[in-house]
Amino acid sequence: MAISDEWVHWTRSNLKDGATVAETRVALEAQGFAAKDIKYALKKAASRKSYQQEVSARTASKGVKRHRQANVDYAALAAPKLIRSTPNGRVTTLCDDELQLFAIENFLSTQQCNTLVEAIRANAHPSKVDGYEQQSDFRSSRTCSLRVHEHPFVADINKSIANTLGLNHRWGEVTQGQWYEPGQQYKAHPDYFVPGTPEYDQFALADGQRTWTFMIYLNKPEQGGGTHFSKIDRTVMPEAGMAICWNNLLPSGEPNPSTVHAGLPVEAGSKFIITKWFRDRGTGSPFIDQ
Ligand SMILES: O=C(O)CCC(=O)C(=O)O
Ligand SMILES: [Fe+2]
Repeated sequence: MAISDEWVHWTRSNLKDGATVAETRVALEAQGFAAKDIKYALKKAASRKSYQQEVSARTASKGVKRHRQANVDYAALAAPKLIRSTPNGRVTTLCDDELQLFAIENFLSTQQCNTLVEAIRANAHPSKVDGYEQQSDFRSSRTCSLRVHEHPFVADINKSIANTLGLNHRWGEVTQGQWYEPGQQYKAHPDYFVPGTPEYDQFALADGQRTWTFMIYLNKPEQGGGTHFSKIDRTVMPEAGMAICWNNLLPSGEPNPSTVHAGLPVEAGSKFIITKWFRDRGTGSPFIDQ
């Protein structure tokens, strides 16, 4: 069975806490579960008999292992591998005071970029923003999840991302693809979940706060489409294959408001990106040593 009892339990708690089936499905999708496993978890979570079975199993086995982990070492998270040991010249520091923001040119090859663009073209649907039910002009791009079992070539890319940051890929969300056409944008927002909001309760409390964002531009739009960090008034212009990454948290583990950013409107041509977000909870160690 590809979805554990822990996750069925999580699904039930989430529904009990007031999340809708659709929201719960999105959260499970973000964990990389296949549609059939999500359907199974939702069905099992709604069944009274399975609930009673689960309660007695839990009472019988003390100290059931939870999928949640204690907090990570946020200071270590603020010193990722790319600062410590990525070959000189590859990484450009765009900012290291108000926020930690880096760029890496030619992170992906032209061929990798083209393959990803094709996958996004074939799979993308209108974006949803956490907490916004309706499609709005706040985030008007199209998105898709690039799951490894559907797109095996993404495994190598995920590995390069995780190795560059020195983070365990299991602590990362499923890689997302985004496609903007002229006029489309993603208005100013933080990537972290804002404490006190329903999204924080739904996503961060269940599966952890977002830590690092790793975003890769797959092409260069003819005009517009930069990523604007308003608090430091810096706009990064897309270059095919270039990655940018930033730490959404401070070394204390608190969200860093200086990370607020926007995907500026594309003025001509298309813009394609992929993004991977890491969390502060996961299985195994958050860090990899290599
Ligand atoms: O499109 C961009 O440049 C930014 C995208 C973004 O901020 C996001 O997906 O969270
Ligand atoms: Fe963002």
